[in-house]
Amino acid sequence: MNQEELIQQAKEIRQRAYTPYSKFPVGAALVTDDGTLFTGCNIENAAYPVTCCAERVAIFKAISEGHTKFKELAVVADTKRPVPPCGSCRQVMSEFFTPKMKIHTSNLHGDIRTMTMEELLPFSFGAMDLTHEDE
Ligand SMILES: O=c1ccn([C@H]2C[C@H](O)[C@@H](CO)O2)c(=O)[nH]1
Ligand SMILES: [Zn+2]
Repeated sequence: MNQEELIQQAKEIRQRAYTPYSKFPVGAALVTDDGTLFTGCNIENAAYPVTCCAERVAIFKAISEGHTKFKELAVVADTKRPVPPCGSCRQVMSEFFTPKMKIHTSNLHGDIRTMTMEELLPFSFGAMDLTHEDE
């Protein structure tokens, strides 16, 4: 699946977003190392912080189905510049994505900005940091 197809998948799942509060639908499409596709949309809640972003829905769907290695992620929203994933999603991405993994951010005007995981979240906190130096 190429970048355009992945973005198209993200656009399509975006239509399923549940966004009565923000009215800001987002779609995400994630490909695993074996080529399996997982999509996600944002799902909001009357208790606003309970909301889950499109990116995390796609990642959690994949993880819960036993996939742990990923190739590419695309995110689409109706924004002026390609939509920048929020900090919480960046942290979740960094748990599962390699530093060189490609993330395509885009909008409905066809603007695309592709970056790597390490560009999107440099100096990230991870599992290694939970270990003390003398252990
Ligand atoms: O990259 C992003 C940015 C925001 N949102 C959602 C969260 C909330 O439902 C709405 C407004 O922030 O958009 C995402 O799903 N992904
Ligand atoms: Zn997010």
